Amino acid sequence: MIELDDVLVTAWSPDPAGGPDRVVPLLGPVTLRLAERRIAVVGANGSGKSTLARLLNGLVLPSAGAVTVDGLDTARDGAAVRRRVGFVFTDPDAQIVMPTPVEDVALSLRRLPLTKAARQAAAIDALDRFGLGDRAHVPVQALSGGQRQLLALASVLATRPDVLVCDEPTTLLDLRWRSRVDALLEGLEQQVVLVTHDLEAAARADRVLVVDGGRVVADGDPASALAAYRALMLGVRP
Ligand SMILES: Nc1ncnc2c1ncn2[C@@H]1O[C@H](COP(=O)(O)OP(=O)(O)OP(=O)(O)O)[C@@H](O)[C@H]1O
Repeated sequence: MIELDDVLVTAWSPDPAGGPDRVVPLLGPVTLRLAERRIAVVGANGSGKSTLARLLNGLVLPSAGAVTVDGLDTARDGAAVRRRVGFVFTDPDAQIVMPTPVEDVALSLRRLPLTKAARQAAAIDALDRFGLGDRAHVPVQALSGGQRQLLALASVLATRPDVLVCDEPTTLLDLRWRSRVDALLEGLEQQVVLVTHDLEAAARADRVLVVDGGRVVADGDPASALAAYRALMLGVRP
């Protein structure tokens, strides 16, 4: 289970008045136990959703407090945490590093004790599962945006993480690909933490966190949390 205990995140920021850099708060204090299988995180632009998501696998470290995954501290045991918690970015190009899909997935599998041939076969299997089997050897640039997002997911899931954190994974996709990626995420066995502006997707979660001004301001079942979010954004009474 992922736990956040009294977490604060701060950053250094230039002083617009030209003075020395200042410490600015980005998030917190936040205390959470994330046990549900499907958790959605919603909030305004710049509210702190990505900062919260990145805390979960140690991409961002707490300035105070602690984040643990099954008891492993993200600050002390970062590599072990990242083996348990996979992260999918909005822009798949931020995480695809190899020239072809099969090489990209095979790279993710490099830590598994497999021969080169077995790794290649496992990579092809992973691509097949995501409907990309026939694209395995084409240049990554020749894939559509939706196919690249599926490749990014395939590469992360090939490492068999226990938890998948996705930061707006469908924002760049058209309706067809968005539905496809949504369906795929919904069908996963893993726990999924989904940062999204898609309130229909959030409504299908078991639990919704609403982030505003660096705080979790609502947290509960989708109906009540999304009503609170709409009230916050649109001034509509929940
Ligand atoms: N390293 C940093 N240094 C300074 N400010 C930062 C840093 N990282 C994030 N911020 C600021 O913290 C705030 C929260 O950023 P974050 O990316 O978490 O928001 P978000 O809710 O994910 O936004 P969006 O929906 O637009 O992606 C923003 O104002 C952002 O500019």
